Parts: sequence; C-alpha cells; structure tokens
Amino acid sequence: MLRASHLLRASFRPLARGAATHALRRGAPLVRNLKAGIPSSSRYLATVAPAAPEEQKQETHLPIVSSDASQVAVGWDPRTWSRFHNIWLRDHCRCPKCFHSITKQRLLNTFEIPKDIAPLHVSPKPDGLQVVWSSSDSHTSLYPWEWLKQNSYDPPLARQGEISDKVLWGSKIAQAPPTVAYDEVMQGDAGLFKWLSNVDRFGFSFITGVPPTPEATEELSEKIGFIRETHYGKFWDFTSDLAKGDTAYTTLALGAHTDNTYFTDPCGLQLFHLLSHTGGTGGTTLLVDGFYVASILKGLNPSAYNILSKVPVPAHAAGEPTSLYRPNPPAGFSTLNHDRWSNELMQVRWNNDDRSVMSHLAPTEVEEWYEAIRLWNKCLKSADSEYWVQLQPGTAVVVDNHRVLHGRSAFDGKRRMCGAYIGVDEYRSKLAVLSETFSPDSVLRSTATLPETVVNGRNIWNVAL
Ligand SMILES: C[N+](C)(C)CCCC[C@H](N)C(=O)O
Ligand SMILES: O=C(O)CCC(=O)C(=O)O
Repeated sequence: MLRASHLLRASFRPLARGAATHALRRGAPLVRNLKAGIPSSSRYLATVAPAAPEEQKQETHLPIVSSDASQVAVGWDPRTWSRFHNIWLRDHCRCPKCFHSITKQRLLNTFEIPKDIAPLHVSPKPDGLQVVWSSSDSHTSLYPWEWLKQNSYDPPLARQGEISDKVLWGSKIAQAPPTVAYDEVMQGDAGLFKWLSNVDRFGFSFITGVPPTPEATEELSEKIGFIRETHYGKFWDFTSDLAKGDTAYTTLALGAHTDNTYFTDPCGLQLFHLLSHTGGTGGTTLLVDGFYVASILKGLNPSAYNILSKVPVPAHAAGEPTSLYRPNPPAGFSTLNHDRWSNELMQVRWNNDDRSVMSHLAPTEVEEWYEAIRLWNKCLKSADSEYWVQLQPGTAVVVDNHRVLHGRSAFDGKRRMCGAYIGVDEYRSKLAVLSETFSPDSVLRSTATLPETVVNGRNIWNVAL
C-alpha cells in the first residue's frame, strides 16, 4: 500500500513507479545551485518552497526523498540516489528510546520491528531525513544527511573516489622518514595524534629525543595503549643471550619479517629503542613496506600475488619449554590478507624462519607456491624495497606489524634493545579517539551541534558505531 503524502511529477523515479515522492512544494523547481563551494553531490538540489523575499537569503537546499512499502530513497542529485530499506532505517534509529546515548548500545529490540515496517511519511529536514513510522506510537526518527551518505549501501557512496591516504614507500623514504619529537608526543594528544597519524600513513615512525632508558621507552609505549604481554614478557629489554628461545636473542641477522605469525592475532605495533651497542658493529635495522612490495608483486606477477593471498602459512613459536604457540586454525593465515568487503590489502604476515611444515599444500600447488615466495622474497630484498637505518640511543621506532616488515643485520659486541608490542585494536582505538578531536569527518562536523548528539564525549553518529 502506498502512503502517498504528496506526489511530484519528478523527472526521475528513484523507486518503483508511483512511489510517493515528498514534494517540498508542487512544482518546486529543481535548480542548479550556483553557489561556490557546494559539495559536488549536492550541486543539483530541490529548493525548499520558494521563500518569501525577506527569507531569500536563508535558502535551505535539501535532497529529495521518496518512500514506498520497502524502501526510502534519497536523491542527492538527479543521477545519485541512495535507497535504504525501511527495516534497516528503523533498526538504526538513534533516538534516546532506541539507542543508549551514553553507552552507544542499541536499546531497540530489532526482532520486534514488523517485517513490513514502512513510513507514514518521510520529509527532508535541515538536520536530516525525518521518518514518521506507521507504528502505534508514530515513532519518529531523524537520520543526518552526512551519516546517510557515509552509510549508503545501495549504492556505496562513502568509498567512491576515497583515496587511501596511505603512502607506500621504498628505500627512498630514507630521504624524509616520518618522525615526531618525544617531547611533542609526551606533551599532549596533538603530538600523539601526529605520531599515530604517521604510523597510519607510512606504517612506521621514528621518535627522536627519547631518553635512552627502558623506563622512558615503556612510558612512551603506554601513551598509545596498554602494552601487550606475551611469552617474551611485557616490556622487553633484550640482548644476545638467548634469554628467550628465539633468534632475536642472538647476534644473527634476521631477514625482513613480521612478528607473531604464530599468534592468531599478531600484535599491531612493535616499538624498538636501541639503548646501547658497545664493542662491536652491525645490528642495523631493516624496514620494508609490505604494502609497497605487495603492490610491486601484484604488477609483476598477479598469479604469485594470488597464491600468497590464498595459501595459508602455518607458524610456531616453540623456543620456550613452557610454551608452544600455533595460530588457530593451525594451517595459519595467508601471507597477504585482504578486507573481505573492500578487497583492500589489510595485513602482511611473513616470517620464513618461524614457518612450520607446509603440510596442507595440494600437490599441484607445491612448486607454484615455492616459486611465488621466491619472487616475494626477491621483491622484499630488492634495493628499491629495503630501507636500512642504524638506530641510535634516543631515537625509537614504532612499526605497524600488520604492514611493515622489519629485520636487522648480524652484529657483534654487546647490543641492548628494548621495546614493546601494542595490540592492533588498542592502536586503532587510540587513533580513532584522537581523530574525533583532531580530524573529525564530515559526519561528526555536520552533527556536532544537534541536540542529544554528543553525549559522554562521543557523537552518537560516529561512523565507527
Ligand atoms: C620482540 N622480541 C624481542 C620480544 C621477541 C621477538 C620475537 C621474534 C619472533 N621470531 C617473531 O617473529 O615474532
Ligand atoms: O634486534 C633487532 O633489531 C630486531 C629484533 C627483531 O626483529 C624482533 O625482535 O622481532
């Protein structure tokens, strides 16, 4: 049954023929907004009923909205419509009855929403799409325009043209490596945001001016989030004494690798700070951007890229008598792991020393898999990929262990390194919290002043919720 509130002979039909299209006013002209600075998606807009002369200066431009028995359509411009299912909109109501504004948890019982839920009517308001539901209480919901745009799924709009601000790099990063000053980080959140923004964009960052002590380095690590304790301890201060059953505790060279491939959930960040190196040489640090190398491999040999994206690699940490780590599932995870939704490369997992028996390869896969990792290794070790840097006491480095591989050259003499792991969720949570303040997105900016919206310091329309 159609709930026609108004019908406008629209020049386009966003929903099934005959859908009720909310007419701002019969014949309301569809005008090209010539004002400079109007975002492209809102260049063509229906103008709210022509205002009386004295109100002309306060024109409000709103999308056109339509609804039918199953969906609501929002016309951003004549060629760009989003369609939201009624059940989806009702489920995502964030009024105080449906959504706990402090805890940011759903109060609404999703399963009591009638399957045939539909609007009594929809109308475009300056603050967003208003829906009055045909429920006994005529429940009313408001959805901010920018939130609808960010969460549009038919079609997806938020990712269109979204350019990842990740900077892929090779050896030339040596000319201007991402760096922040310790004092800036310790002074406050702005410096911490700059540091973590470096890591988000480049996959690593140096921190200069760090007091060359384990205590100062531990305190710095904890600015990001609580340290992730493992069988190597919490904050580590290590040297080449095999204090732990791992080659990191020797003088051996370590090829480019990511840590914790034997964990189901490898740590997110790894912080290193060289405290001293006396009576010897070597121990130079190696950094390689796994995302950069993967992009090279994908161009050079897509088949090898696909094999590394498909074949799971088992791994173990078995050097400590009291622990024997393997990931779950034991077959492990592929070397290149992608976001199932965007298909974007999200994680590199690679440590050939910690790799276990490849007992699950199909016979036809064996030779092509070895060929693929041979090419992968060749790309990792190319002069164009490797960034060698000699750490000094006072300069720490933090590495995104899901993206950047690290290693070191062999060394002799007495070398003391300290550092810590930080969980990937702790890192991403801290960056998200800082971003709310230092780089709010269009949804946060456009809804910040709406009533009952920023509660307990957090905007209920945060796209992370
Ligand atoms: C960082 N710390 C020195 C504590 C331990 C290093 C462990 C290295 C291990 N082979 C891995 O790849 O995870
Ligand atoms: O000793 C170093 O410089 C790095 C050691 C290492 O790769 C690790 O601990 O994972």
